Amino acid sequence: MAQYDVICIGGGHASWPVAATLQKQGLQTLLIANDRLGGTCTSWGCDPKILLDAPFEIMAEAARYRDIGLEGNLKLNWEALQAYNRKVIAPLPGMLQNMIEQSGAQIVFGSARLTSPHTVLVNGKEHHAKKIVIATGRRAATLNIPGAEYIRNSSDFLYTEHFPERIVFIGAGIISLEFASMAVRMAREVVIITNGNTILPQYYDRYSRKLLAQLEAEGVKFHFDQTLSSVVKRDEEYLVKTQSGLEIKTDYVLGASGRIPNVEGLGLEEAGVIFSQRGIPTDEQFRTNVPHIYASGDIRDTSIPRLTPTAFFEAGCIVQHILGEAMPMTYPAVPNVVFTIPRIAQVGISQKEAKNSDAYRSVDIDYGKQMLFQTRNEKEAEVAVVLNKEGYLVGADIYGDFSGELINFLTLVINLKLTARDLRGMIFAFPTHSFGAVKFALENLLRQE
Ligand SMILES: Cc1cc2nc3c(=O)[nH]c(=O)nc-3n(C[C@H](O)[C@H](O)[C@H](O)COP(=O)(O)OP(=O)(O)OC[C@H]3O[C@@H](n4cnc5c(N)ncnc54)[C@H](O)[C@@H]3O)c2cc1C
Ligand SMILES: NC(=O)c1ccc[n+]([C@@H]2O[C@H](COP(=O)([O-])OP(=O)(O)OC[C@H]3O[C@@H](n4cnc5c(N)ncnc54)[C@H](O)[C@@H]3O)[C@@H](O)[C@H]2O)c1
Repeated sequence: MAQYDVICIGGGHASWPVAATLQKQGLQTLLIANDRLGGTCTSWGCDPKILLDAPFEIMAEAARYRDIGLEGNLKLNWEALQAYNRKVIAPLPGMLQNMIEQSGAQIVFGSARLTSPHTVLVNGKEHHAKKIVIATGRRAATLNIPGAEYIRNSSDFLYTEHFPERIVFIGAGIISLEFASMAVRMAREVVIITNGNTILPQYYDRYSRKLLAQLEAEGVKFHFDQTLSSVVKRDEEYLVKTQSGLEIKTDYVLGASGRIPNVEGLGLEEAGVIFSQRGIPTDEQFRTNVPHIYASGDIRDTSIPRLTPTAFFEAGCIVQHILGEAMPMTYPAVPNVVFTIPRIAQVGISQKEAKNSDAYRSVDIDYGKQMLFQTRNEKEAEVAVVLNKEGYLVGADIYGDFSGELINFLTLVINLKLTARDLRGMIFAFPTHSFGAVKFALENLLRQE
């Protein structure tokens, strides 16, 4: 039986950095992946999503200059965009494979199963390891209703050859809303059906409401508090039915009703690893209840956002722990962005928490209207900041196109505990969002000395 110091199960960003880094440090590592290297992010998530989103964002931006300089309408050729998507994304797993192999780590493609606390079976061969990292990620939840086989998931959508004329999204969460922001600029009819009574409840309610109003104004139809009962195929179209009697004809049904952990068939019972349908719980060192078995990334049962940067962070912590180095006991502030058009971003203490506690002060900064020349005419752009009693920034929310970049800057201000004096001592490029929207305002709000 082959012997390893560490076996990492899963080819995503919560896993491969552990195998590659530890191998470079002189340990013998094996990476087992049953799909493309880079996992969900590289082939089925962030990367193709943001590639496809870019021209839609440009279209939305261009529309803001209609009647004030720009003439004519931009038209998107989805087939050409898809060809570009495949061309750019397809080589990425191979590039990653070369990089991992250069570290000296072994890679085996196949589905891994633990047969004991120290052994992993793949392709009929057993391998022994002193330590094991489980990073098998999540997959789209499926609905148990008649016609569920007609419901496509996010991976299908990201590579769909021809954009449907009519599309129904099941769920009003991050995935549905990001894709609906594209769909409303392509399809004739975009409908969102959800069992909830709102969109994005985990974000600042003011911004969720603004986004809802924006999408409705663009033509997206929302149906709240609906329980799906069936999807029926009739010739070339589908009939989506709910328990309350709603019936919608469509060309494409996309299910995005949450993501569930890949815990089945992994042999967790044989290895004695505790898990549930929420995932695998760990301690602060990312160890499961079996101390030499770690869990990393989306597979974890945690309240920390399940994102690519948190997957990388956790992989880095596991490396440090295995090498016996000091590792952070807590997460830094975790920024996250919903890539709708416009974006919504959040980091640190939420507005809900801030508004319900005397420990915080929150301030809305309506910078879009004041800085039209800097925000490319985006009147709706806003920032809301949360300050603690000492005057340090501890949270922020952003609504607007540039949220992704601005939230990173605000995360830096939070993590480094910057004061007004720190910001005044720095020169920022101008005219920019970070200067006009944030530096300027924060200099008056942050702790002064
Ligand atoms: C549509 C979409 C868009 C997203 N957009 C963003 C975004 O903009 N920003 C962001 O930060 N995050 C985004 N995410 C989330 C991000 O992709 C995940 O948080 C990240 O990929 C988690 O990494 P991971 O390694 O834990 O899991 P994964 O990337 O899912 O990797 C796990 C891998 O393990 C494999 N596996 C499962 N079981 C086994 C087994 N038994 N043996 C071997 N291999 C196995 C799986 O096939 C998979 O390849 C998005 C996700 C989706 C679905
Ligand atoms: N920008 C990003 O960072 C990003 C982007 C996409 C995906 N992701 C990852 O994917 C996850 C989001 O996935 P998601 O959008 O599928 O889940 P979600 O939890 O964000 O939303 C699920 C939605 O489906 C609804 N729903 C649940 N069951 C339903 C049912 N039976 N019928 C109708 N509606 C139902 C919920 O009310 C909710 O509106 C994130 O947590 C993250 O891990 C991140």
